[in-house]
Amino acid sequence: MTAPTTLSQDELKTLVGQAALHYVVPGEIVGVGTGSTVNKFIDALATIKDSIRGAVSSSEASTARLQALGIPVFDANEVERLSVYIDGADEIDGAGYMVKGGGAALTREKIVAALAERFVCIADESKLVPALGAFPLPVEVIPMAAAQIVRRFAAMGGQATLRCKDGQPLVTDNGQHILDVRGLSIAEPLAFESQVNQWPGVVTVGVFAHQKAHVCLLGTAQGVRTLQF
Ligand SMILES: O=C[C@H](O)[C@H](O)[C@H](O)COP(=O)(O)O
Repeated sequence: MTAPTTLSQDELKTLVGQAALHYVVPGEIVGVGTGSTVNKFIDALATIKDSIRGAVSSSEASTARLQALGIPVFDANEVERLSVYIDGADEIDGAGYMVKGGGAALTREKIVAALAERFVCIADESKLVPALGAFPLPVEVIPMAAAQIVRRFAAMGGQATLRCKDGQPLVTDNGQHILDVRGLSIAEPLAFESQVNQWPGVVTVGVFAHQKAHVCLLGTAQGVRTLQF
């Protein structure tokens, strides 16, 4: 597929959202992520909704959009496996490791991704990076543990701040808080994810290494580039 060089970031998102339909298995339930790129995918999915059973959603926001478009949404507990999970990313590297959670949906995203045989990441080309770490790393935390987790990140050179919305700590779909951590170098994503996951009070760290992408549909000025990992 070719695209003129004048496509905006929004148009690139539309392009990859539509390209992701190719990975949806007819007659099945599809795993659906969260974010502005996924919103394009959901809109595209609505055009083939009669050929699928429905979706498992990773956020209240995606659930609302899916349902508004007439796509049935199943609880994750009703599903044993999914062929495919389609989601965006804040960063993705050349191995398919990602940073996610810019939209605060990282925990449910990881849960739904873990049900899927294949993770298809959809992103515009600004998300492809040589190494993870430039985007502030989202970490969902239990509020009473926030200060000690901030100190643990400081000890490894990171500056963690509490994400706020309208002057108040942002509350996730799970009733928890988000820390955004700047200044980290995530040279070994698998080891980093395992390490931070063990800290008491961490609900989910936004490094997706154990649930990495298998495919990335990257929107570029030249069209959709497919990366396989
Ligand atoms: O919590 C949000 C998710 O991880 C999103 O998939 C990620 O932030 C990318 O979102 P967008 O497509 O809006 O850039």
